[in-house]
Amino acid sequence: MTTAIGNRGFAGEAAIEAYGVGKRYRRGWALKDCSFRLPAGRVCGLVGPNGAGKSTLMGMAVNLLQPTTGAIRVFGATPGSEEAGRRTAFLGQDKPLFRRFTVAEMLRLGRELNPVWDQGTAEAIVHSGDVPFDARIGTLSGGQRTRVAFALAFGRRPDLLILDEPMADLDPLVRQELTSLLLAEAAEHGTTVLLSSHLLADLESTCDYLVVVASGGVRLAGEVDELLTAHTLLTGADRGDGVRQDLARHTVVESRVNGGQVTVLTRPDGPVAGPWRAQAPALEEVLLAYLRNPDTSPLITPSAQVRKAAAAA
Ligand SMILES: Nc1ncnc2c1ncn2[C@@H]1O[C@H](COP(=O)(O)OP(=O)(O)OP(=O)(O)O)[C@@H](O)[C@H]1O
Repeated sequence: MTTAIGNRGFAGEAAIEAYGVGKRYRRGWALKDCSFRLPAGRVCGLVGPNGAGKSTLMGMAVNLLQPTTGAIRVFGATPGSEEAGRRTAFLGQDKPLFRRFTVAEMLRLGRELNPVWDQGTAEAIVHSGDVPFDARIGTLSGGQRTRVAFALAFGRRPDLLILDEPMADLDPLVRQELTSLLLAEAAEHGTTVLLSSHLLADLESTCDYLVVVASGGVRLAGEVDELLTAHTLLTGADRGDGVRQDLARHTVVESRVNGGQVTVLTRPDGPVAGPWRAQAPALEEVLLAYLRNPDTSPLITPSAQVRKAAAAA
């Protein structure tokens, strides 16, 4: 049985599937053998250190770049197809706005260029930030420009919205406001969102899905809740023998010693023995541990795993 999400999209449908995707530039491989599935209707954070390949992955999903190996699908279609193009909107790090145009002219251009266009939604987004329609883009603040770029992206009524570090240059108040706007619009229209971000502390309240890339590959992928419950933070006295024997059967993501105490982030495989105090980790702690230890075996939850039969098709 499939469950309807919002107005469009179904729980069984994948917005993005990457099958062993690799990208090599002249300087070498940016990504290698990346496989994951993003179910439709999710708000997904794409996380990784500088140069991990986040923009590269997004570029391949919107047909700006071609994979060197593997394949990527958007709603089951190739990114260059009419269907994938029509259903996807992309907002890159350089917001695609003409500085000499007024806000109203920018929206008119959006309407003329897009066969599906929701002028009401686009105007409401601009209006809710009190951005004057007759102001030239070049005279707007960074936050106002981002708002207009959001209006243009949502005006297209995409099923998939891909945002490359959309909040990077915004102050915390504007960031919070535009995040709320993004979540409200996505929930209302059932839009799948993939957004890259270095703002780890914000992700827990923004995203219900995560894909983490580091050292060229996918390290974590899946529902935020499942990724969190898969991990336990253990604290105990440091007896100087590193990570002890009682953790041998579990996956140790990271072990840190501080003032006579050892703190271990684990992915336990069953109950943990020994004199440990166990706590649920915060999302930021889990992400930082994987970013610092990219050699840890990846964790891809079932909904984020690509189906082998589909990969072969
Ligand atoms: N056009 C290009 N030509 C050559 N190398 C490139 C090109 N674009 C990206 N790269 C390299 O590929 C790697 C991945 O870059 P990418 O921009 O995808 O990373 P990112 O995760 O988005 O980084 P950031 O967080 O800094 O935005 C980097 O080593 C980068 O130098």
